[in-house]
Amino acid sequence: MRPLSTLPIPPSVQGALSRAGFHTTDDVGGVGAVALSEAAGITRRQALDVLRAVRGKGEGAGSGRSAAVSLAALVGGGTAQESGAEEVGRSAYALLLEERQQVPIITFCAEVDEMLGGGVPLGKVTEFTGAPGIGKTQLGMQLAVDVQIPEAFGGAGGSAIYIDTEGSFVVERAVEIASAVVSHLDAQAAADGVAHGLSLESVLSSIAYYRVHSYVEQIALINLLPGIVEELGNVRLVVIDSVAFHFRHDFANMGVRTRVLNGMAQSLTLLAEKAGLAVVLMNQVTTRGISQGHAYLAPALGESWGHAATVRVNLFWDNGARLALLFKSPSHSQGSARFAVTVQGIRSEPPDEPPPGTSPKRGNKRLRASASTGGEEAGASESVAREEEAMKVGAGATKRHHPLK
Ligand SMILES: Nc1ncnc2c1ncn2[C@@H]1O[C@H](COP(=O)(O)OP(=O)(O)OP(=O)(O)O)[C@@H](O)[C@H]1O
Repeated sequence: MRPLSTLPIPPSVQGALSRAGFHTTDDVGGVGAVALSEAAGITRRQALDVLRAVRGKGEGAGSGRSAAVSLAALVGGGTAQESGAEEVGRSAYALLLEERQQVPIITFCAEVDEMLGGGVPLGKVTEFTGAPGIGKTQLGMQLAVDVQIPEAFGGAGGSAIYIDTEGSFVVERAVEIASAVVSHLDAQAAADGVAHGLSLESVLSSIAYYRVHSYVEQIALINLLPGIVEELGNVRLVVIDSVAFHFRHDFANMGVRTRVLNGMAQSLTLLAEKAGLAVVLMNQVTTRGISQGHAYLAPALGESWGHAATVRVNLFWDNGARLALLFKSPSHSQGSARFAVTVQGIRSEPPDEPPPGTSPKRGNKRLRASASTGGEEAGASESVAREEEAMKVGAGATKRHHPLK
């Protein structure tokens, strides 16, 4: 038996548990996530995290309960644990409830968030591809900060793991981005009369940074991630910037490379699902050819890698502005959104000043559903053409109140 206060449980959740009469690991033993969530007035996700922390650290050897407890068992309470079942089926309704409780990670660009259905989704692998300098690292750092925005302020209230394969993470830049978010929350907290509890130091402390120098190190780290995530507690985001770097330069045998990449993709998908966190992969683009004056670009790592991420977004330049194009999503239609990289970090692109009597040219656009059923690389190769189509379609700007504004 251990006091809950000795486990890696956020203070706000500790408070809620204490008020509901849960003080030790024994108090929550045998309680399912649903019951705990209702009894303590915390979210289902927070209840799952508490149970994971309790089962990972608090159970003595004599308890007779296996240290490995499946997500399904945690959701269901004691029965599945007693039977030792690792996987049980869940209803679509249970999945729906779980998804609704997963707050996406905002990018701080309202238009990109809207395109993604609120932000970068938890529980899934999302890939951003783009040319050097388009802003992939900026976006990765922004997400690593934004994931920490407390739930009361519309955030995911978690921490981040940042895996840097290229050495492009610059801590001074992270300080700029984090300072801007903390200042934003300060202003909002002052207006709402609610404390947010973040500081520059706490934000930087909640980004676990790993620098990997080879694909061997990268694979080893990814294999260790489930344990690291459990150890750190409350991780809601893993960024790999970039996923391709060592695999493009260090591999001679392409067959072996494909098998290794498939294994890595499976591990990351499983981690995202089981730990309920967002995996964000930054990927480079390669030129696939030139036709009719257009350079056709495709994400690096080949066709089979196209299945690795559930959501894929292409970032590219469009008439001097940055554009994000959603071209693979299981739940949202294709779309595009402009974004900017400012001193403060990722932000909305300021609207054009239209000449008097004309309508603005720039805005968030929804694309027509494409009839193309080609492979992912083909889809990526067509993204430039689809973007041109989007410019023609010009469905007009869609407006949404950003959660942080
Ligand atoms: N402090 C800042 N203020 C404004 N813009 C900035 C600032 N820092 C970086 N940028 C912008 O971000 C760009 C670099 O973006 P980033 O490093 O994210 O590119 P990337 O897509 O990761 O490229 P690569 O593939 O080479 O790593 C710069 O060219 C600049 O336009």
